[in-house]
Amino acid sequence: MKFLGQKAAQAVDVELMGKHGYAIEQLMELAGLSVAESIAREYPKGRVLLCIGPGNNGGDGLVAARHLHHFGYIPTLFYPKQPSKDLYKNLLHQCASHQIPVASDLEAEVSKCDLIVDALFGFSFSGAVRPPFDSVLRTLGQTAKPIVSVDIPSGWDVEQGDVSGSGLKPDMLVSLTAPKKCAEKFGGRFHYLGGRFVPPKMAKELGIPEYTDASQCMKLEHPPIQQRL
Ligand SMILES: NC(=O)C1=CN([C@@H]2O[C@H](COP(=O)(O)OP(=O)(O)OC[C@H]3O[C@@H](n4cnc5c(N)ncnc54)[C@H](O)[C@@H]3O)[C@@H](O)[C@H]2O)[C@H](O)CC1
Ligand SMILES: [K+]
Repeated sequence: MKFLGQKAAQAVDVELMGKHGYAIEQLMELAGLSVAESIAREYPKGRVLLCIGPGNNGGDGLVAARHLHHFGYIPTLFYPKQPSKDLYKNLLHQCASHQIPVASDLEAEVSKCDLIVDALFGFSFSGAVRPPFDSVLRTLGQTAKPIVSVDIPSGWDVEQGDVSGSGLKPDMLVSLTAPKKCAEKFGGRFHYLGGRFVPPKMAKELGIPEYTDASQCMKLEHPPIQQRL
């Protein structure tokens, strides 16, 4: 399987929505569903705090929150910068319809939850983390609660990993479509692949393994990092 660089990951997205005719809402729905399903495979039902960022990675998190609710978890959102685009407003509205609350005190929520979902930044992240997300990442970097990162551990360089020393050490990574290069540095317990929407020719080119069941996600072979370096 290829581990994608930042440009390659963005090109895959463009190809799915151009040549292959997908709408972003479809991709996001399947991406978020695969995140929720990956979580349901590994963690018992409980309180899940979803930290939502300003782009499509955040959109995946909003979708995952709704599916987690349907799977019997108790989701809460932390969403410090809410964009005005209809795509995100609609997803947030759907969460509200499912009585999923939006919290304002991050530290209080971190102490109450059983699991944290990091849906802050994905493959378009670059540069130093800007406020208010710098303090959000500091809090997430210090907690002992397990963290599930959506596509990229937030604050990590998409290709190099945690070069800025964000300190985020996710317990689970759900790579969407295909892992990005930073996933080589992932040292947590569970690595899943989600986003089951890639047409066969493209899947073959990307070296994506075949799904063997009707699930939206697959667990990837993940030897401990000491054995890989
Ligand atoms: N094909 C797929 O696999 C799909 C993946 N999806 C998800 O989409 C993200 C990528 O989404 P995108 O909107 O391009 O960007 P991000 O969410 O990564 O972030 C953009 C957002 O973040 C801000 N930002 C960037 N750098 C910084 C910084 N240093 N400090 C603060 N803020 C920053 C930027 O301004 C934007 O607002 C991918 O990873 C998947 O999770 C799709 O959902 C479906 C298809
Ligand atoms: K993320």
